Amino acid sequence: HHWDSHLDHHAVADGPDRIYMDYNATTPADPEVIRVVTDALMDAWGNPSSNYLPGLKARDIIYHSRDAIARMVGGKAADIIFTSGGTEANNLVFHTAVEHFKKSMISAEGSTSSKQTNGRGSLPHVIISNVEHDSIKLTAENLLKEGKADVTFVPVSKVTARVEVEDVIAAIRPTTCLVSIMLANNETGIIMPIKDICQRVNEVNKQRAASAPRILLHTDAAQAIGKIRVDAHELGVDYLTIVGHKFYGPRTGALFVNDPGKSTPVYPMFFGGGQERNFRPGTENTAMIAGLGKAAELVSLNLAEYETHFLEIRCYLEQKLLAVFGKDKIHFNSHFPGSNNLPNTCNLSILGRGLQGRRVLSTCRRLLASVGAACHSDRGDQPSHILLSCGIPFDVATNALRISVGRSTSREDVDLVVEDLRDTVEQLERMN
Ligand SMILES: Cc1ncc(COP(=O)(O)O)c(C=O)c1O
Ligand SMILES: O=C(O)CC[SeH]
Repeated sequence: HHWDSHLDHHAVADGPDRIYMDYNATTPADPEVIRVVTDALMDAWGNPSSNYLPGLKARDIIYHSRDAIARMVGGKAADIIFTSGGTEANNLVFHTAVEHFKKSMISAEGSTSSKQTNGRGSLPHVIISNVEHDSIKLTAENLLKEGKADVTFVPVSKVTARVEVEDVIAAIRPTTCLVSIMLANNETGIIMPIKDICQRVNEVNKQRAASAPRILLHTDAAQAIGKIRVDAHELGVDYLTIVGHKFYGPRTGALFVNDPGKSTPVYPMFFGGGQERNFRPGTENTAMIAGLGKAAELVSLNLAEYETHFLEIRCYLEQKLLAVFGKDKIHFNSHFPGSNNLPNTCNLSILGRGLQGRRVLSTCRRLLASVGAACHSDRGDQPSHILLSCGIPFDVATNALRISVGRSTSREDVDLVVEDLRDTVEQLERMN
């Protein structure tokens, strides 16, 4: 009932006039993805563990999908572990890091205890940024609250909106076992210096005492894949999160692990029938895995074209906004000197009283976008903590709009959306 009542209040007319520009929230499945998902549901419904044709057909699809996903992120097929999505993949990394710390302490001390803390009472220490997605932020906060880990939330620079390498290195302690920094932020589109961070942390690993745990390196690449080139080995990460519904794939995901169970530890969160080499058991979701593999193939084939299109459309959007509103009326919240952005993301504020982001969007007749992360859409007019963390002033952050363009977004769409924003602002300012 709650859901119905929710729809009553917030039902958004979703007519043909609406123009979707919230692709960082989610993307529609590519038609080719839908085709392979449907085909797999129809023809490859067998249990992949079964040794007869229906099972073998499913196993074959999973094999090829794993290979395509690995190639998309520069790894080997064995490096890919399928999960239900990005949230599970991120949680698996944190669970593994805590277990890795405990095992490291036991072997270092030769003690038999498997306590949460070693003889010296130390807890595993993890380092994340202060602009991570909730599936990282709340996972870390929960470990902290339950006394299972210490956490350092490294603040992004208010000059660059990026996590600075020196700040990550300065946060390292003898008990640090995980550094997890997102590759690109979902609201600002700012790209983080993951390659530099990994290089420096691995230098620390080389100099570490044998008694200290190796610092594991993870990046949540959810928002970067399908928009910029992502190569796990070039970045130097041990783990990399893959989220299908951000690159026109299905609502499923995977975790890249560099040589799982050998070079890089993986400790399962749950136990079952042995699937995914016991790293993530459960009868495989063959159809969704097929779709994820097809989406990965399309990224590997077309990324340069996608990226060029995104950049052209986003730049046109920014030019059009400036032309219509003027530079004194618009603040671009993703423009930071020296920082690189995702090509498809434009976070902006239309300055002025009564132009709160949510109020503007709920008045727009065409634009479908967001003020920030979709999973924060119930936060009223509270400005995004991510924008405030980047040093965006409160009143400017309150008026933020996150517009993220997609593969099918056209210049005509931009013209219509900017006209919609102009009419909306005029209407709201007449009401002031
Ligand atoms: C940066 C980031 N990380 C993780 C996720 C979580 O992925 P999922 O929704 O598949 O759990 C998302 C999107 O929802 C995201 O934008
Ligand atoms: O940024 C988004 O909208 C997806 C994560 Se909730």
